[in-house]
Amino acid sequence: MESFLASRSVRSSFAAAAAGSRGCSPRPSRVAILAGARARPLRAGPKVLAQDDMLNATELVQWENGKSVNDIAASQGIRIRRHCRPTASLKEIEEELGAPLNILEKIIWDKEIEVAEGLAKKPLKELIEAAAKSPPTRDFYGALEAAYKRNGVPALIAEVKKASPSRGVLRENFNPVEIANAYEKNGAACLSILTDEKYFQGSFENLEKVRASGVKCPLLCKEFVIDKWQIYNARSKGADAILLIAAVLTDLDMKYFLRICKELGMTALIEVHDEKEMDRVLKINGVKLIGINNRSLETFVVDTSNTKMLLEKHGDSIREKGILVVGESGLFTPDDVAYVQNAGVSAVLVGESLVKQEDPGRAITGLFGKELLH
Ligand SMILES: O=C(O)c1ccccc1NCC(=O)[C@H](O)[C@H](O)COP(=O)(O)O
Repeated sequence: MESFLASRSVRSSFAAAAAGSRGCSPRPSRVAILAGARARPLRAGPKVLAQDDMLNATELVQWENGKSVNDIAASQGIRIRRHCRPTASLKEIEEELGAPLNILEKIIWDKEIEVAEGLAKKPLKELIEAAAKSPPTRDFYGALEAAYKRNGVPALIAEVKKASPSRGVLRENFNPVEIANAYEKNGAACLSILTDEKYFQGSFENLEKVRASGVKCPLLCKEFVIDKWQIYNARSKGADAILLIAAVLTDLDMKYFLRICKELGMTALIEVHDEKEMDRVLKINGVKLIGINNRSLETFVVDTSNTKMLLEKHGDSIREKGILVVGESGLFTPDDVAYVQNAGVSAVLVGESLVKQEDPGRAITGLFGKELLH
């Protein structure tokens, strides 16, 4: 039985998407996929999926009513716009939408072109097959939960990060495999590998190399996901988890991508920055891991009290749902870690303060004020 996600209708929608500029008007292909999915039981691998947990009638109606991608996103409070014109020049895109409003929008506009190019080189079908042949995923969520219990401090997701748009190059002498091994030896529960090349000087090659190096920690593919092609790509290169950013993705896309992650055995780390995003994400079934980013991806302002504020408001409902929270960005000292732990996080995602040290592995002890056990 052909999996739903590998079905011909899904593949042809991608061929259509890759074929050319369609603006951001409603995408009949996606409507067709969803409408088709309603009409018959969905199959993902051996399981028959319930129709209603895949789809939301209101959202289907929105597509059918002729709203554009950007209209739908804006109606959910998403400020990042999509150009949906992967073959157009930047000049043509800017004639239509004006200049990107902030760095995140710029990253996403570039990502749309990058994904279309990737898709043209490696069709979805190939990646689905490659992902199916990859070694099984490691339990990202389980590793965080176990490390938190073991150490009594937030589990560490240590980030392999060479550069960033806000800080420029963080480490000149950058060997991703050495850094990953040092992190693991010094008690990191999981690793985050930046794969964006243009803005972070990361790569999928780094992800593959770290996976192949014998590192046992589960790996997060730190990408700007806008398309399911990227999730299959990440899995085929050894990722166990992937980042989904609520500031970029509509509710329907988050649900759809979560579904794909589930089918692939991957964990989705859903990132929020503000209250509106937290509200949206808490309404989505199946969310197990939420990252609260202390850095605004639009302005770069870092403020750890963001984690505290969001958890004061939403902590009860998060605990009721058994969701694990990751405090992300701007953590430099044991006091910073204690502050977000007291706010209610069970894990932290840390890049700069580790990777900038001469010995990024030993920097872990400095960050937590004690050694972490494996
Ligand atoms: O780090 C940035 O400058 C950045 C800019 C735009 C979008 C995303 C960005 N960073 C991604 C992250 O969330 C961080 O890499 C991660 O949380 C670790 O942060 P830090 O410990 O402050 O390096």
